[in-house]
Amino acid sequence: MAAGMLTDREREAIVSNLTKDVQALREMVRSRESELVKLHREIHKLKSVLQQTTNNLNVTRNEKAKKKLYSLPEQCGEQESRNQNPHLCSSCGMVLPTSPEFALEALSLGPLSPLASTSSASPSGRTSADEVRPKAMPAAIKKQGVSAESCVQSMQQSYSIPIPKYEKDFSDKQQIKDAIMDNDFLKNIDASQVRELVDSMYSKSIAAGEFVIREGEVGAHLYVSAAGEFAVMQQGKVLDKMGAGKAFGELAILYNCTRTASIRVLSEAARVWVLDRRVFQQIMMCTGLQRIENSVNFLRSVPLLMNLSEELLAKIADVLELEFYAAGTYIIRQGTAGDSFFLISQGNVRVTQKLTPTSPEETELRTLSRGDYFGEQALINEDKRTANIIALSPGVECLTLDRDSFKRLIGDLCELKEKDYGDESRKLAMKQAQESCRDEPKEQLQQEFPDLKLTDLEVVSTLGIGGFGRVELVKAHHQDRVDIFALKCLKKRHIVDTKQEEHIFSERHIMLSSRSPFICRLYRTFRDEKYVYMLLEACMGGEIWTMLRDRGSFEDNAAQFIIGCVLQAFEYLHARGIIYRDLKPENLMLDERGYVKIVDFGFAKQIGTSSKTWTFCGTPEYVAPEIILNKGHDRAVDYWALGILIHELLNGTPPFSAPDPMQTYNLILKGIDMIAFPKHISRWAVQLIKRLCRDVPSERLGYQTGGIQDIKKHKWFLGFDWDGLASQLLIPPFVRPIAHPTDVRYFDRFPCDLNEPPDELSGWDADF
Ligand SMILES: Nc1ncnc2c1ncn2[C@@H]1O[C@H](COP(=O)(O)OP(=O)(O)OP(=O)(O)O)[C@@H](O)[C@H]1O
Ligand SMILES: Nc1nc2c(ncn2[C@@H]2O[C@@H]3COP(=O)(O)O[C@H]3[C@H]2O)c(=O)[nH]1
Ligand SMILES: Nc1nc2c(ncn2[C@@H]2O[C@@H]3COP(=O)(O)O[C@H]3[C@H]2O)c(=O)[nH]1
Repeated sequence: MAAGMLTDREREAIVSNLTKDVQALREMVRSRESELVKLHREIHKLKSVLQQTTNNLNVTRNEKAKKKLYSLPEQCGEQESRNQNPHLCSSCGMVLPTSPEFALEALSLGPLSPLASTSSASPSGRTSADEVRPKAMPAAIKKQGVSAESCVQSMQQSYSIPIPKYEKDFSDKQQIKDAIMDNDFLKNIDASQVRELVDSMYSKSIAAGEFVIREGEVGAHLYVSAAGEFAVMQQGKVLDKMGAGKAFGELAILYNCTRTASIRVLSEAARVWVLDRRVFQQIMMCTGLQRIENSVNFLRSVPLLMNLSEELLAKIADVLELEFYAAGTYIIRQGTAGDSFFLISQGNVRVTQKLTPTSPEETELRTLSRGDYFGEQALINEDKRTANIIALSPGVECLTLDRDSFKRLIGDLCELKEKDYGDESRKLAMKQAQESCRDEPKEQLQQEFPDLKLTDLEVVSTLGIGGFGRVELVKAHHQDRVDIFALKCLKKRHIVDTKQEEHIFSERHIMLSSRSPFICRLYRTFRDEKYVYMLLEACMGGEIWTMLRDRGSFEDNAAQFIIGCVLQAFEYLHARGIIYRDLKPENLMLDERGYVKIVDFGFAKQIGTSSKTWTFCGTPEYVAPEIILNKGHDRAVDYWALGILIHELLNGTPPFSAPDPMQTYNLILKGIDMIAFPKHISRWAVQLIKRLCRDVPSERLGYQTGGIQDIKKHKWFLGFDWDGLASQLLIPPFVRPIAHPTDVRYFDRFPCDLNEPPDELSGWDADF
């Protein structure tokens, strides 16, 4: 090849790199676009508010002019003052700006915010101002009509209103909290005030077609959509649609304007969370101080903090964040990084720990409850989390401190620094128990064709080339007959150089002892000075990899058949405590009927059903995150790889793929949720891939109590004939007819290997 010219492989790598870059840029543009949409929406909302304020002022001016024309001498009465400036407080005379910026600022200051919005409660005692029809009274005038109470009255009344609380489960609380935090105009509200808002919202069902809010009316409630679909409308035009988990109706409440848009229910069974405007105001006003007092009271009841000064407790109370966790949530996962310290304010958590990296199960350590704390170890020792913390039913509420606040305010407490949970002695006991366990005796392996000699084999052609040598199609002349086999020839020198002796023995052991129609048979092995040999069943239909290369991708039904065969093989292996660890299209062969068999057990390992292994192995695109992170792994890595394989079969490429393995690993660690699936991959396939490629092994489909059946029952396999597959009566999607037993039409052509490997005589293969 001429110097400077690119090889096909280099060109492919460049194209693949450029495609990746384009994809990343598209992703960036998409995210910028969605940011822009968000900002436009914010501007639009603020414009709606400003528009109303302007209308308001115009009406005020007109009324003033009218008054001058029609007789009344000018009086500086309370009502008029308010009309001139709706934000002039009648008793203190303080002028309150109406700009949204002020309202936001006021919001963050807490007690000031209600002053910015003169109350809308009607003197007639009508509670739901949202029900007023806009046509009866034009918006601007109506607004003045309900501004009848002074801000001081409003404050006094608010203080006297009891703040109602409504029972909710943790997921409801989380929904409301998330909705508030997701709303650009509410998200700056203090965490403890959010908590009060959450507690004070009540549920209300609304029929399809009804208006929750009508444009132009006075707002009396703040809402969060709990279920159903809603349309945002302005002047009869639909601006947007929203589902559950959105806060709305905040503008009229925050900025003292009438409703800037209508909200209409589109679906059946819609439900909203409702908060009375006056309760909202009161929470904003009163809870600022009250919450600090409550928090300080709670902190004082925490044994760890009871001796701290009031001043320090107040400082801690000021920075605490409130978090809710549903039952079963891992609030902390052992081995991960962490930046928070937790105080339990409600509920209980379970503490569990893996005592040694090899211990298969989590050991139960203790239960913590209200007033207990956790999460200090990783902060004090600047290390990873040392245990798991799991929320117990019905859920847990915690007050959290970030790393900086923790260090600054309580990190020096002796109790924390000297805390000894007895981890070391627990670990030692576990280690001793493990050491006393003996390895199970290895089962005796039966080799077939005992009389066959290496010299009886005649090479017909090369079927494939692997990392350690070649796989040849051979004729075996013995006992007056000729049999056809595939002979895998592995260079001993290469095995020793790459320290793969153990893997080769493991491959031999597992294949010799496996009997499954979905696993390529190994009949017997040979050895000489240069090679070790494996006499294999010949799979004459060729590799799935070659088919995929030639077709680009498979249809769902073909992919389901291939994955079905792999699952049968995995079911067989996993039941015997064997993990496969090298799933990829290159290792899937078709027999002449079109059935799929797994070949290449170089990375397979017998680990038992509840053990783990730590050796890093696999093909970069297919390795699971726990292998990359060296956390110890088990059969769950095969379910991960299954998800990757489904993607590769349906799309032609695996989801995580980069020219350099390190880049591939980085992509894998970012997770499957970062992957944009091509449109042609069906919804159920995407869902199955995502359920298999969960970062946390225990969350993967196949690894849960339902086992592999859970995968077989997934909707992607709907209608698949599992019994037909198991009995091999199912007609495969591929027809692979061969003319004669040595017909190699489904294999690529390989040149002869002229390089004789050197002898390797160290004797590691004596038992091969
Ligand atoms: N039983 C078989 N029948 C037909 N062809 C086979 C058989 N086993 C392997 N091959 C072919 O030989 C190729 C290499 O085989 P295999 O993957 O087992 O070798 P390896 O040296 O372990 O490779 P790797 O480097 O992928 O680990 C396969 O991809 C396939 O094309
Ligand atoms: N003005 C406006 N309101 C919107 C939009 N999208 C959602 N809304 C909500 O519709 C609500 C109507 O009542 P509010 O004016 O109180 O608060 C408004 C917002 O919460 C939008 O694009 N413009
Ligand atoms: N290591 C350990 N942590 C425990 C135990 N009981 C409770 N924990 C808490 O579990 C937390 C897990 O996260 P951290 O390691 O940060 O801090 C740990 C402790 O706060 C225990 O027995 N051992």
